[in-house]
Amino acid sequence: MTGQRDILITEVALRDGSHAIAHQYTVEQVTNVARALDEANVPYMEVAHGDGLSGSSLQYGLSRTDEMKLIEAAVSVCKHSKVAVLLLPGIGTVNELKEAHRIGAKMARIATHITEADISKQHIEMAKNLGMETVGFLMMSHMAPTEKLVEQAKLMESYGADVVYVVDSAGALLPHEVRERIRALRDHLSIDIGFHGHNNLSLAMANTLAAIEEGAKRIDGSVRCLGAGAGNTQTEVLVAVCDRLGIQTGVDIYKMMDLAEHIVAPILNSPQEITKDSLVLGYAGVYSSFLLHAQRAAKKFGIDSRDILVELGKRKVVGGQEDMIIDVAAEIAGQKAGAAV
Ligand SMILES: CC[C@H](O)CC(=O)C(=O)O
Ligand SMILES: [Mn+2]
Repeated sequence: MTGQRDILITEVALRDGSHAIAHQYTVEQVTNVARALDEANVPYMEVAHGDGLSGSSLQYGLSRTDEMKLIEAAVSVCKHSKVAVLLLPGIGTVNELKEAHRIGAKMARIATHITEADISKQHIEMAKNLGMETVGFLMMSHMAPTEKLVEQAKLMESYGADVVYVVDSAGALLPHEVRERIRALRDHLSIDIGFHGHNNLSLAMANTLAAIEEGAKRIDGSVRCLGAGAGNTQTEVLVAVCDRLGIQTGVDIYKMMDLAEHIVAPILNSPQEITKDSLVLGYAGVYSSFLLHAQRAAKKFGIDSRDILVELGKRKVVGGQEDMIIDVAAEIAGQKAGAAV
């Protein structure tokens, strides 16, 4: 299947989905998913540790398999699709970017907190020098007003990014907020705009459609919702909905459905759904990738994971501050013990 595409989908299950399975991807799983995505004619797929290149650590979670081996595996079976990598400056460095490029990654997505685009300069410039398609990825976009988003996106554009994404990391944005943000970026930038949603408030599809209506051309999805928290906009559903709306994705719907059903569903420990904890992520505006960390801390300290997440939301904790999850859990447990005396 070829031809015109109105939007370009990036499938993120092999990176964002890594959070949901505690970074336990095997080469065999990645090979099977990547091959099926390629056969379904998905233009881009992202492969890396959930926290991006070099994310494997005690702080973020150790990978079962070296991510470079996973990237190589995906590249080896892609005839048409391009493999993308995510890099958070400070977690990954230009060295990992160069290595990912050397083994065949074609797109670099450089991710920063919504107010910290300035730390992406070196990495965006390096990716462009390597000849990679380059995306600026502004995470936790709900935490800043639209004017700030525009300012930060313009910085990424000035560094050479080909695309800038509004990233709803917490799944906290409402459709009118997505609409306002995408429209402002369209009005102020000359490059393509993208949207990456999470389904914690069951709004990923509505938000994605709002983004597309406002002119976003790059859209992320995760097959079977295999992403952090309640997952992302479900790719196979997005393909079907776009088809009904007359929006060309170029992706084969049946092949995506078969991939979801027969290859991705068996990878999941339990089906991706909106649980009380993932709902609180969206409600309190907390990083979707904090879900499993907060659940583990709740178990360790014998407290309700929702209390941890709500407190993290109040403190406006951001990606990279995973150690705060333990601090907050210990504090809550201490307060409870004190109150019980
Ligand atoms: C920690 C990186 C994060 O998972 C990137 C992303 O997908 C998001 O912010 O939603
Ligand atoms: Mn995400």
